[in-house]
Amino acid sequence: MRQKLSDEAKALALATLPNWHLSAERDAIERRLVLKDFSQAFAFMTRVAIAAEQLDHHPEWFNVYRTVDILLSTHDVDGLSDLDIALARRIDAFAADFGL
Ligand SMILES: C[C@H](O)[C@H](O)[C@H]1CNC2=NC(N)=NC(=O)C2=N1
Repeated sequence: MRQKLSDEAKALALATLPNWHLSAERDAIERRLVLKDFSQAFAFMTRVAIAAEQLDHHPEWFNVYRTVDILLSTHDVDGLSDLDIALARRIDAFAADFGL
């Protein structure tokens, strides 16, 4: 069972994830990515999906054309855990590969 991040751990992690912000509604972090077109957006999502399977940790996301909105939270603890931070870092690395 994962542990919820403390407020201090959350602040420290977020300081190193400038593209992510806390959700206004939930104990979760969010990032919006705008890719070049739908094909790039779907290719990006495929890479995230493979990483999510490897981590056994999955995003909540919404895609319209070339925009991908991602929300990360750990359902098992109803809040943020280190797995969300790990997945956010993987997502940022993929985003960099796509020029974001
Ligand atoms: C059994 C399996 O490990 C769990 O259901 C995993 C799958 N992916 C998950 N993803 C997310 N975001 N939160 C979880 O608590 C979670 N739990």
